[in-house]
Amino acid sequence: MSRESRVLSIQSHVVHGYCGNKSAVFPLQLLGIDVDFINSVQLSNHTGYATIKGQTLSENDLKELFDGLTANNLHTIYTHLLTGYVRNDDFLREISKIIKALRAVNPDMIYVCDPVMGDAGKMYVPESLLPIFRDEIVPLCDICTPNQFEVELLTEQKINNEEDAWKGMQWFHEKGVKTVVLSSSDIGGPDVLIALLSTKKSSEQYEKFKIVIPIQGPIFLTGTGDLFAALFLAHSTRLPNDLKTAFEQTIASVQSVIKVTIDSMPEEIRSGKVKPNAQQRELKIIQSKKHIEDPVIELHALRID
Ligand SMILES: Nc1ncnc2c1ncn2[C@@H]1O[C@H](COP(=O)(O)OP(=O)(O)O)[C@@H](O)[C@H]1O
Ligand SMILES: Cc1ncc(COP(=O)(O)O)c(C=O)c1O
Repeated sequence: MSRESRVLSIQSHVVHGYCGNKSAVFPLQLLGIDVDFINSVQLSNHTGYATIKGQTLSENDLKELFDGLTANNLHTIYTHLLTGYVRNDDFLREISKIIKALRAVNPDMIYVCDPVMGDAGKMYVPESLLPIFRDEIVPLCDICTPNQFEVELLTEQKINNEEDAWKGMQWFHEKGVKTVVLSSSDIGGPDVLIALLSTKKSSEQYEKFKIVIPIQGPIFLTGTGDLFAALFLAHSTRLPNDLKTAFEQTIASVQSVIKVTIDSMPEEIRSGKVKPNAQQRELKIIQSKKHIEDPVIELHALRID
């Protein structure tokens, strides 16, 4: 890493709870990476709660903020752009203008995109975002960290097995994405999640890795994907030529945060007797501070030839 990393993160903000910038900024800072962040929305809480109140930043608001940065020549300081949850079409199109403006002053700027659109078969952003991600955003990514559902949405292909998953990831490479990380998939059976990484080394050469992740608790958590994307940005920046280790460290930290979160829940939830409410499912990011730096869980990546 030649120059000091500094990330511009454009994601959601929630007053209560952890997802979007609340899941990303503190972990990046903990790992020594400075983050300037823009909140695409400011919501009371994430969309898994019964009630959500708050505001959505318009594309004009986003442009005004970025114009402020450029007026002070601050747009030249960013080594990375990280984007996540957005809620409107023109805001997403404004992000593509920002990517180009950042690259105009720093051609080596790395764009990490978590194409946040939904999970478990359900979209939680407007469907109109999908073609913009597919045609205008993904082709600009250096690193993309979709979950299984987001790969299926973008490629319009279901993933039923590992072969389908690698095929879906190849779609990203054909769009020009160097590194794709499938943060999780259900292709390994009921007790595990499978995470896959594919990175293009040259026109014909790829490196592919797979991590089998035991599912922790009978619990669906929110904010894990944003945490995953931020941690992968940090570890892949520190280890640009060893993405196997960066992948392992990312998963280990996420799993450690999940372990701390589940361990903090009452026994009746941990045992599956009682379903946790949205607040009980919030990630314990602050309480996991030391495990983000020094994970308690270790999982090894298998190289796939
Ligand atoms: N219950 C769980 N047990 C183990 N790992 C989990 C669990 N929930 C999420 N994760 C991990 O969190 C990471 C991100 O989750 P994922 O669902 O893929 O992202 P998103 O939140 O974007 O849908 C994945 O690597 C996945 O392994
Ligand atoms: C406001 C907000 N931001 C971000 C996310 C993405 O969360 P995850 O990291 O689980 O994909 C969600 C998901 O519900 C959300 O409601």
